[in-house]
Amino acid sequence: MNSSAVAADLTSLTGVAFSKGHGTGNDFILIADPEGEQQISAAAVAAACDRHRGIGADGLIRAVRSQALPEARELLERHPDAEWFMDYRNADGSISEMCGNGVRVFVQFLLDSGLVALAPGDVLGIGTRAGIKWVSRTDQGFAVDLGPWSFSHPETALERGVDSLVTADSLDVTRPGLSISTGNAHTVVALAQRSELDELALHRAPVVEPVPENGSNVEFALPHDPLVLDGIAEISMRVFERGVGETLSCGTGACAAAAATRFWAGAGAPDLWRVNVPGGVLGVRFFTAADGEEHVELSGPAVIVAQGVFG
Ligand SMILES: N[C@@H](CCC[C@H](N)C(=O)O)C(=O)O
Repeated sequence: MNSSAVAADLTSLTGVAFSKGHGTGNDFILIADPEGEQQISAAAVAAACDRHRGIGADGLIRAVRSQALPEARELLERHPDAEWFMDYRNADGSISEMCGNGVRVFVQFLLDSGLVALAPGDVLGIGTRAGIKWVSRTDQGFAVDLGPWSFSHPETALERGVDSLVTADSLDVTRPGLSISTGNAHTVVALAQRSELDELALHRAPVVEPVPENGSNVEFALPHDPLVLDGIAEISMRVFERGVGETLSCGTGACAAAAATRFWAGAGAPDLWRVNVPGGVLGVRFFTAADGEEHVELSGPAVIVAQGVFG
């Protein structure tokens, strides 16, 4: 995008108040729009997220009351508790269903703005395009029940353990990948050595074949050796996010990487996982929820660093 186009698209946000926050280095611009009055174009999102000519961020999140958003009506009928909806956009302006780091930062933003209250031990339901997400406080920040995770191609995954091929610039051979949904699309590749993770070149999107219909976030996961220590399994991960590029962290991606590695590890792999990302550490927990399904929970910090007004 050239600088005059960025300036023009930013003008559409003039006077709009924002906060800037991050979760393990995955950073977001947050805007409160309770009555759903803001029309924020994809170009305006991209201009705001531009790291040289805008505020700079991996994504933009608009906080809208679910009842003010036609696309949230069905969710609100099923979950009248979901007062607030997280309208998430990637840095290129594209829409995503979910953002695991984003939902924690979103809740911190709602709390700081006095729009919600969340006492220790309570849960807050947040509407997203991937359904309601239940958020609670932890010592380190927040835990989010992302709901059930699933294989994108269950038959192939169960039969072959993988379902796709992934090529990144720095990998000398194409590697098998496993496609997993944690509300949004992920393809996880297992690496064998620390040097492969460190030397990954993620300046360009890895190629996934067959090409996922709506694109995919791609996670490269290195299981630690030993994988399990004191009942907690540990992996390190880097990610190329759909609609963004390489980011310092991806919450839904951390859950997908843990789910894939746990599946590959076989019976007896633990439910508790520690996922190291370039921007910090995330916790992942698998548990059987009241609906009888296996859910995945993401935990980690959420920090608001600045407030301002687009000028
Ligand atoms: N960083 C997020 C995921 C954001 C959306 C993703 N790029 C997509 O297009 O699905 C996370 O923390 O989960």
